[in-house]
Amino acid sequence: MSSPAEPATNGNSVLNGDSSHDGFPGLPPFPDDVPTAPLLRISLAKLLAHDQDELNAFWKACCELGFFYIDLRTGSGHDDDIDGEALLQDAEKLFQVQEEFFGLPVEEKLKYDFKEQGSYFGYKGYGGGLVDKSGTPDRNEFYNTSKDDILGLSSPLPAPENLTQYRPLFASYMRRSHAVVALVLRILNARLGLPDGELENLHRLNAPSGDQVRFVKAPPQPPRDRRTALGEHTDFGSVTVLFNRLGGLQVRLPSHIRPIGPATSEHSSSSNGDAVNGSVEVGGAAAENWAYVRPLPGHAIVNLGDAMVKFTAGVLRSNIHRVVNPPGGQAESTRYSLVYFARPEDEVVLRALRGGKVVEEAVSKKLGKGEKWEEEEVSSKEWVLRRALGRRGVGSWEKSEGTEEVSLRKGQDVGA
Ligand SMILES: O=C(O)CCC(=O)C(=O)O
Ligand SMILES: [Fe+2]
Repeated sequence: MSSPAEPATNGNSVLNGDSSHDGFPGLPPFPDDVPTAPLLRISLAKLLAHDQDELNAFWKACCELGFFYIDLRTGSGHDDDIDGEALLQDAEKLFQVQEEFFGLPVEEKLKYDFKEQGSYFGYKGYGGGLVDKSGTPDRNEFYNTSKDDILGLSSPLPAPENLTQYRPLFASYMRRSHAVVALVLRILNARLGLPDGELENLHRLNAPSGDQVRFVKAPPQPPRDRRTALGEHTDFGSVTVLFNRLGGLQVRLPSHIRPIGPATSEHSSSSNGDAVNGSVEVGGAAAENWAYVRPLPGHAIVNLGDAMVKFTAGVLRSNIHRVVNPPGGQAESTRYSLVYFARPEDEVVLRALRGGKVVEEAVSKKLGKGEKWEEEEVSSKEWVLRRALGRRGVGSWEKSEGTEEVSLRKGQDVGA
């Protein structure tokens, strides 16, 4: 049976003696005195073996928090693309590739910013995104690589030589990440009682979609001026597979889930600096229930995005998260992360999938007597474009909002 990485009842003890608690070689350790999110650790190998307890834990994680760890150290499947170890190795190499890429001069990197052409692929410079509706600039740079470009489904975008030489590595990493996503979708499909293959068929690897790999770099911030590096958001697509090595990722826990470790408010003023509590956070970290996600070697962090909320009329959760300066002794280090965003195929309309009992029940629970279920007819392509470019100052902030209200369970009982 899976266990929370750090269950509230016994602190970090589950991980004591587990090598994944030791941190990443060459990087300062994640501190033990900050509030962390009780993400479940799900074993890829056990999911592949149809372990019932594991499947139950997985389902619970997807409904309650929409975030979990997946232990990739032992899982490989009959399908050759599901290979946890190989995915970890590809990820390791791409961490080196991204350091090389971000090492290029800014003027060179800016040649690959395609925002003006209406594309979110390519480069976004430091401060080129917004963290809130008042227009506060972000404190990270990122680079998005399109799956369709790498797999030859669309014409290649211009890219620097120190990335184009790694196209085969990108392709391998994309296939392997996508295979993990497909497994997630298959299990969810069965739990939702949807017709066989429905979710997977909306996410075919070889169909055009907004799937992408993202590199993110956030340099250490000055001790007296630490702010949000990447603004709070829910992911736009279906399933995200994330690798990071330094802390800084925080999830906003639903109010009935308590963080593990010391009180959030104490921590956030000492470790993140007042600025995080000042201009960016109204009400403070404690009131908003922010908790760090402790990076674990050998694991990826998996989270669900808005499309899964829409497909399931809110049964599955796309949780709000953000990135702040790394905590404690990690604060002076440069933070990198590597992300695979899986999104529904471009033409898929994001609406409740009504062919299964679970979603049908959720729909009828939401409707008053005689009311009809109505939702915006928006395609995946439009949705992702609007969400992604809105956070870069194109179009209105409000229009670029996703399912945050659902994520906060506004107007519902907690735990719903
Ligand atoms: O860097 C991280 O840990 C998370 C990045 C993220 O949430 C995103 O790029 O959507
Ligand atoms: Fe995200």
